[in-house]
Amino acid sequence: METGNYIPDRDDDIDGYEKIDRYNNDLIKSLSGHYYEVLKQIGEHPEREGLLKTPERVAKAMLYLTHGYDLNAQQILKSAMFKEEYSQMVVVKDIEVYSMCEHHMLPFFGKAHVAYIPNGYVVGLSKIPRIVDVYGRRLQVQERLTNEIRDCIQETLNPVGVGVVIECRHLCMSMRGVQKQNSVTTTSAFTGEFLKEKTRTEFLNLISSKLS
Ligand SMILES: Nc1nc2c(ncn2[C@@H]2O[C@H](COP(=O)(O)OP(=O)(O)OP(=O)(O)O)[C@@H](O)[C@H]2O)c(=O)[nH]1
Ligand SMILES: [Zn+2]
Repeated sequence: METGNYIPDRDDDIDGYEKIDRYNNDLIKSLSGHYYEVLKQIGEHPEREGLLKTPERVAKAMLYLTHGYDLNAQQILKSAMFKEEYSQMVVVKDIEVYSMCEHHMLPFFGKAHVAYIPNGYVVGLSKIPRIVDVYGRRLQVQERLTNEIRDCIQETLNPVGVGVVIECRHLCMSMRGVQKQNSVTTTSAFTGEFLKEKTRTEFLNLISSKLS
């Protein structure tokens, strides 16, 4: 369902964009109704003053947190590809990741490090964090998020290779369930030159990351 091209910067931005399917008033109203029921069923009183606008706020927030479904990552990359004879590794590191696990719909968050070796074309640097968001702002597992970013860059830009490393903390593992507050999950995905140890080591050295 990758249709739209509007990228809201904040969930407030939803106001005034009724023309975009995802943020239409009917959908916000319908979702709000469901969240009203959720509030009741968890033992709250949705009519108390502090909660009066909560169902609508949550509905808008949830639409924002999943707006990646409306975006087309390949289109975003294609919109800023430039012919350039640069053939060394390009690394964009420490890109903030915010996503939600598809099992509990709880956040996972951390950093992504993305690299590629151009093959005649480079891509506008900002587009790399943008595609991290396109796939991150959906219900995800960290492994699929990692692979989707890799595949999108490989298929669109056709570089000599792509490397993606993501490190995240999962709230479903810290505030509930196994309750491990300090565990960090690292995933990686590579293509082409990055499958060779020398290139992968160069990439891993360049990011030498520390999520504190
Ligand atoms: N592989 C993977 N697993 C994830 C991710 N996010 C959450 N999970 C896991 O998904 C699993 C779901 O397991 P279930 O046993 O069905 O769910 P649960 O009973 O709530 O599991 P606990 O979290 O262990 O209480 C858990 O082990 C989560 O830690 C992710 O991005 N990747
Ligand atoms: Zn989870």
